[in-house]
Amino acid sequence: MEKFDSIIIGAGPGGLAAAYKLKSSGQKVAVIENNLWGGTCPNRGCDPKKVFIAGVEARDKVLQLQNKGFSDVPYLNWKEIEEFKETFTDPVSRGSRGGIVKAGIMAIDGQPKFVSENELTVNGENYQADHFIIATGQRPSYLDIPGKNLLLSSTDFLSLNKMPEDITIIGAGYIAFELATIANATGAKVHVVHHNDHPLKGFNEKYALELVKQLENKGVDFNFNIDTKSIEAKDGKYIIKADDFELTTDLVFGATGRIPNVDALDIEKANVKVDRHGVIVNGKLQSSNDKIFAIGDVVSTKQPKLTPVAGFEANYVDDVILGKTSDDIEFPLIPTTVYGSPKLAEVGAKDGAKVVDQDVTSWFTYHRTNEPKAEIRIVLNNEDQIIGATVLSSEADSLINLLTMAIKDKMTHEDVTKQIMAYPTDASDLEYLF
Ligand SMILES: Cc1cc2nc3c(=O)[nH]c(=O)nc-3n(C[C@H](O)[C@H](O)[C@H](O)COP(=O)(O)OP(=O)(O)OC[C@H]3O[C@@H](n4cnc5c(N)ncnc54)[C@H](O)[C@@H]3O)c2cc1C
Ligand SMILES: NC(=O)c1ccc[n+]([C@@H]2O[C@H](COP(=O)([O-])OP(=O)(O)OC[C@H]3O[C@@H](n4cnc5c(N)ncnc54)[C@H](O)[C@@H]3O)[C@@H](O)[C@H]2O)c1
Repeated sequence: MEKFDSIIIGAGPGGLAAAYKLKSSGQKVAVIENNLWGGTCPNRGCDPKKVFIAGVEARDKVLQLQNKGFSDVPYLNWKEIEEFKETFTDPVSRGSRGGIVKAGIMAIDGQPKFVSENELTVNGENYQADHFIIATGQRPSYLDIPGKNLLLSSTDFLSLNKMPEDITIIGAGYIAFELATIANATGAKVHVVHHNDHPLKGFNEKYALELVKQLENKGVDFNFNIDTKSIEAKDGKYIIKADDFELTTDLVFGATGRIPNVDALDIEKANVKVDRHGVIVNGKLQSSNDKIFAIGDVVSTKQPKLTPVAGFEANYVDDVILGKTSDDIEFPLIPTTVYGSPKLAEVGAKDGAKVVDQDVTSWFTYHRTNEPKAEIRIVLNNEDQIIGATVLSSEADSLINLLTMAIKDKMTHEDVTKQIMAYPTDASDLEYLF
């Protein structure tokens, strides 16, 4: 039986970051992966999604400048961009595994199962470690309805050979909006079916509804307060049924949330407690077995399940294992972005002593590209410092990072006016936003 200082289960952004740092600090480390090395983000999440979004952005710019320099507005060619996407995703697993091996970390392919509090078995071999880090992420959850086997996932979407003429997405969270935005740019008819009338729950409601309106203007069909009861296959099509609702479509995607990958690990044999959101942890990301930590999407905490959060937690847990900290984890501000058309981004406090909410569509930055809608909401505290922001625009993903830094630096209007930003950019508008 081989013994390690640390064994990491799951080779996604969280697990890999944890492994490299422990190894470079002199530990004997192993990583176990049961699928694609690199995990969700580069194989079937953020990165392939954002390659498609590059196509959406290009089309949007041309669409906005129709009769202002462009006459034709092409649709996104699915086959070509999907093949371009594969140039990013195809090398990921081999490259990620290769990097681990090169760093002197043991790479194990297989399905680990705990046999005790400090030992697991993979492919018939047993391994012990002083510490384990569970970083197994999440997988799509499917509605438990008749016909659920007909539902496809975001992973299926990102690898479709052909985009059909008509698709339906059930759910109205991050994934639903992003897939709807991409499919819409290919010319497909897109329906979104959602069980209540709160899309993108957690985001400022007015801004979320404005994004719905913008996508509706592009032809996306939103159906709110529809609780899908069943899906049937008929004559090569799919029929979605709910009370007083029926929709026939070419493919149905479920985007109703994700569930933690904890069930295959025989985790109870290691005395690790879980709930339906994942591994239950304390402020040090330790599970009920204090030698076993959990990071990233698989953790049952309120933090948004995002790649940079997984990396941050990996770095922190390594410091705990290496004895560099005994403080509880403290998260910095976490900006979140929906890569829609336009993009919707938010950070920090949702309300404060003062809120400046401006429609900036006519400002030069957005008028230049003839954006249909740009709106920015800045939240301030009693000392006039920025404490929160919501941005809806094609530039929202970069502007939100700038605003995150401004919040971190507790910037006031006066502080902003003392900066010189490249002009004309969304950053040079900053002093006029509040
Ligand atoms: C469609 C989509 C788009 C996204 N877009 C963004 C975005 O734009 N920005 C952003 O920040 N985040 C985005 N995310 C979220 C992001 O992908 C995750 O937050 C991130 O990948 C979490 O990293 P992780 O290491 O915790 O888990 P994962 O990346 O899921 O990695 C977990 C790894 O563990 C492996 N594993 C699972 N079970 C076992 C087991 N039993 N034994 C061994 N190995 C196992 C998995 O195969 C996987 O490789 C997106 C997610 C999806 C699905
Ligand atoms: N841009 C990004 O950062 C990004 C992009 C994609 C995914 N992600 C991550 O992946 C996670 C999962 O994304 P997601 O969109 O699957 O989850 P989500 O939690 O964002 O959205 C799930 C949606 O499904 C809805 N839903 C639940 N039950 C339903 C039902 N019976 N019928 C219809 N709708 C129902 C919920 O109300 C919610 O709107 C996100 O929370 C996020 O952490 C991030």
